[in-house]
Amino acid sequence: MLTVGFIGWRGMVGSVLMQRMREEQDFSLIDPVFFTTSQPGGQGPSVGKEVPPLKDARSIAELKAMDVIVSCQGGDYTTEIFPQLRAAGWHGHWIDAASALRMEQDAVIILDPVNQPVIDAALAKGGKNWVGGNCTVSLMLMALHGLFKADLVEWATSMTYQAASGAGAQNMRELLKQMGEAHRVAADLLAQPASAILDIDREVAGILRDERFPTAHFGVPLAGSLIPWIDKDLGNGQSKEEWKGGVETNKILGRSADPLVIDGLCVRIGAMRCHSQALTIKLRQDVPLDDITAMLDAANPWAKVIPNEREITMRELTPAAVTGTLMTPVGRLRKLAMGPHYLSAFTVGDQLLWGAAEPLRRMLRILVAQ
Ligand SMILES: NC(=O)C1=CN([C@@H]2O[C@H](COP(=O)(O)OP(=O)(O)OC[C@H]3O[C@@H](n4cnc5c(N)ncnc54)[C@H](OP(=O)(O)O)[C@@H]3O)[C@@H](O)[C@H]2O)C=CC1
Ligand SMILES: N[C@@H](CC(=O)OP(=O)(O)O)C(=O)O
Repeated sequence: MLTVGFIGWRGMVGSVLMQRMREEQDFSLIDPVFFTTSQPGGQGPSVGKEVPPLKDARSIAELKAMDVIVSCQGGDYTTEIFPQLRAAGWHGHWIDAASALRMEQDAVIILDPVNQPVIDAALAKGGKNWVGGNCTVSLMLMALHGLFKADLVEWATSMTYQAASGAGAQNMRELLKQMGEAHRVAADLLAQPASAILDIDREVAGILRDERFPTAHFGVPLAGSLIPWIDKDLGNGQSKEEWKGGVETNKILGRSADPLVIDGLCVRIGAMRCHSQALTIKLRQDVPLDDITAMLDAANPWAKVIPNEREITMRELTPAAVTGTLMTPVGRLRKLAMGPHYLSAFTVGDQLLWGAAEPLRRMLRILVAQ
């Protein structure tokens, strides 16, 4: 059995990973060892078998004893520890949720339903570094897999509606606090059916702009508003999140030498943990909509086409419907007025599942099966 070390297992992504591994009984296939940066000697999570006390996540000697390390601890940890571990002669598999190593030449971005051949080729060459993709990119590829598989995408723009969870657990809490504040200032007026809506609106706008509004984590209001910038400013008008859309998609698909143009705008909205994206896709050929639907539906078990009709779209193609599930539905499919090569699509996916934890869990399974 492989000895597998877990770092970051009690964080947000790590907790979802633990939950999925328990659901799929993955712990019965490995010898798990849990690490911590803060509580060595403490108790690990409940995984259905005895586990040793928590080990120090900065002990290179302890980490070196692992066949596989799965880190959900974050980029700073990876940047500090990974090079030391390799320099100390560790040859195990490193599976990581953080972006730090993603674009390194010897790292594969893992999304096996989409890029199993890329993973297999790297394994055959002795690859050891496996990194989960950016959540927005992984969710887009899961939903539109059928079009990429058929090499029908000439270019695509993705306009995103990204959830608070992508910014971290504290940001999810802050979104709820902001919602609470917005409600609090309007509560008395709301309770009176005869109150004027513009009075309610004035109260809400006032608190959104008030310096006491809780914005320590987002910096600005998200509830009752949105934030049209995610991650760093690259200085060329593009955000780092937008840059990832192009480079990571091509790396995942194994076509960095012949890249597709994927670009767009990334926007944070007040959803909890589902990212949504509206896409405009330029097709290489005028393919009938029925054929496109069939391709998307058949590409993988999680991509499901929602008919482009009002009722079902409102019911099933939303963060509220998808949250906590592994489904990556895609809908709003239609040929745009620009011509028969131009397709619209809208997708929704849970950014903590296929967007973060699930590709890591499945990579571990791939290694177990070797
Ligand atoms: N958030 C997201 O949507 C995504 C995140 N990622 C990447 O995953 C990595 C981890 O992100 P995320 O899970 O959000 O990080 P968290 O901040 O939730 O957790 C990171 C670590 O913080 C420590 N910690 C301190 N206090 C607490 C507490 N009260 N509860 C839980 N943990 C605590 C834990 O380490 P310890 O036990 O050692 O003290 C934990 O492992 C990042 O690199 C991120 O880029 C990737 C994809 C999506
Ligand atoms: N940046 C993403 C979340 C994330 O963690 O992305 P990455 O794994 O590429 O750093 C978001 O804010 O929604």
